[in-house]
Amino acid sequence: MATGSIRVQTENIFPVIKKFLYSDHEIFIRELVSNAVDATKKLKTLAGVGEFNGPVDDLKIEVVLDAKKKTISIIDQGIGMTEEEVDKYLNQVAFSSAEEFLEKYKGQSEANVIGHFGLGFYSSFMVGERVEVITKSYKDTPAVRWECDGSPNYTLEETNERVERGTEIRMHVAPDSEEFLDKWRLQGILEKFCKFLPVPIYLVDVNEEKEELKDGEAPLEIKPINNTAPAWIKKPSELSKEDYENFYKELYPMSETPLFWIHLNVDYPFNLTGILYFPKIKHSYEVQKDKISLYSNQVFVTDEVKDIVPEFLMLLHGVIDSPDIPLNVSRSYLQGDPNVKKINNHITKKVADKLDEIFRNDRADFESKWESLGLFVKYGMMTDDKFYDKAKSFLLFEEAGNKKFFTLEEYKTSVASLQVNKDKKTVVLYTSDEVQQDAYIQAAKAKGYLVVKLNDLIDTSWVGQIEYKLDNVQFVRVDSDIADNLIDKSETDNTVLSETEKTTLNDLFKGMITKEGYKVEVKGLSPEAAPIIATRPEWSRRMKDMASLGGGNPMMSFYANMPEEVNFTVNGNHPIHQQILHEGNEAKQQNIAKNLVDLALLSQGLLKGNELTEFVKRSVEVMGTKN
Ligand SMILES: Nc1ncnc2c1ncn2[C@@H]1O[C@H](COP(=O)(O)OP(=O)(O)OP(=O)(O)O)[C@@H](O)[C@H]1O
Repeated sequence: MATGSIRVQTENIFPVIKKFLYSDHEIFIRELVSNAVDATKKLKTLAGVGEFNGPVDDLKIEVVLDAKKKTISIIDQGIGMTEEEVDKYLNQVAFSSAEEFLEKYKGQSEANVIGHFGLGFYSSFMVGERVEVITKSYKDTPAVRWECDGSPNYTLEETNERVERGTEIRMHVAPDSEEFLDKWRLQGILEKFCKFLPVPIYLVDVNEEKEELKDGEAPLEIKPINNTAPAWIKKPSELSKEDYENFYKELYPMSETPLFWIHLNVDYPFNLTGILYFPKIKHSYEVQKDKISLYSNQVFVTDEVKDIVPEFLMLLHGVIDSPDIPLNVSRSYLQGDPNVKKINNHITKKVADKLDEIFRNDRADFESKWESLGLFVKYGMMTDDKFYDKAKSFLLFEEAGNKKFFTLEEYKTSVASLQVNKDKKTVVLYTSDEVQQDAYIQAAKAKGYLVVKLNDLIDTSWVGQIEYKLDNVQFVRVDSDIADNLIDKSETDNTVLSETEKTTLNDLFKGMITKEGYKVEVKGLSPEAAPIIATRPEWSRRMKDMASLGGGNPMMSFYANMPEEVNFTVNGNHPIHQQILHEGNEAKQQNIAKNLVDLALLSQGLLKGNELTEFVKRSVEVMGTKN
């Protein structure tokens, strides 16, 4: 038997490993099972080139739990190691890389490191107070047993404990790691990290009681915990629509069928595969981020893909697999990594191209998905200039009250004669709430205007940003002014009222519209238009909307505290004003006028509480008063 001492330069490595990675001990499974997979793959490669002649088709990995003996073993049927190899790889190579790793991260905060590295074989000491390696090489040499109890001393000897080729890593679990002796906990970790590894992995609980089989009953088939051939590693041509949808279900069992997907497959200048799914979303507040998982050669690495995937695509779901993303480095390094930047750009381009392709090849399908897609597209346009450039051509506007869609160019063409203002800008009229703003939509439609829906939470900020980026387009909400003024402030005022009548009406309404921010103006509109129209000027309303989205910006809280601005346009041409002017009963005159003001507020959704109660009471009175 050989005994020896692992070369220790600075300090005893094992307590450091334990302490350093305190919160993330579970990754020992990832490290050890990955090693077992590598050893299995190596054997297959050797078989491929004729250096190994045995069968390699049914190789498996077992994770064996013995809670009574307090051991967890990872057993593979891979290439195994000879005595010299154990000495070389475990005593020297593995140790020095673990040591190098610790040197590198000494003094850094744990958060920077955890989950982004590979500590390799020595991560077994995160849970094991004693670790045994029993291994037999494919080279037909005797099996050997290496053992180390966490001190720098180890033993290495021949053994007859193993007759078959392969390696067992047996951890004698330390008292503070006994949580891993729980079968469900262990299964959970295996499913998290190893769910898509390419070699079948079985979890075996040696203490589990076998159910007695009744006569003729077949034993339950034991299934591996992993899917060895996940969809993303296959060629798109081999996969059907069902295959993609089933894989999505495998990833997110509770989710609805996705809208569509993008299969990524890049081998130059970096390696990247994956499938990104567009989920069905109705409202932006339903969106869940952090649904993309990052893998490296089918090993799960993290759900935090913030630096790898562009911000707006964090709304997508799916899997990205790249051995080229440096996993062994800290977060801040990742942000500056040129490969990461390239991957980020590539994903953006792929997504934009795919959207463009569906838009061009199947516009009806694209339109039917716009409700969910619109959110990605708009978010992308706001946050990513490259995406913005491409998205301009497939951005859609849906007409209010009509399932008809327009691209920006199409909108411009169809409103060319009517909705261009004096600065030659196309005025995009929009509604944020079709029901609430119905009267205004109807008024705009009556003038031949095309009103589109911009009713998502994101639209409030999107409108402002896009208007700034796009030349020659101005967005105006349909209730921001009377229909006559929506496109241009035309100052024509053909009212049937005499100057005195105008002044009388003006004074009457000013007397009752006294709130700060409220303004009154008597004008001549069409006799069919409402007697008084309340509008909320675009700019101040937008500021208030933005402020209500929060953000803590002092300028925004300034706007939030500003009084609500409402303009009341009294339509001098409406016949009811003649009735008001000639009403001899002053109380009745006041009541009718007040009701008209309240009706205007009501159509803006601004009549609430006590004022609304008063309005209802007064209306009954007005109706009941005998002439
Ligand atoms: N199950 C195994 N079967 C055969 N050889 C193994 C096994 N586990 C580890 N080894 C050998 O020990 C070496 C060191 O392992 P270790 O996990 O520390 O590093 P690595 O796998 O090379 O790199 P990393 O884990 O950081 O990706 C491996 O390169 C391999 O040669």
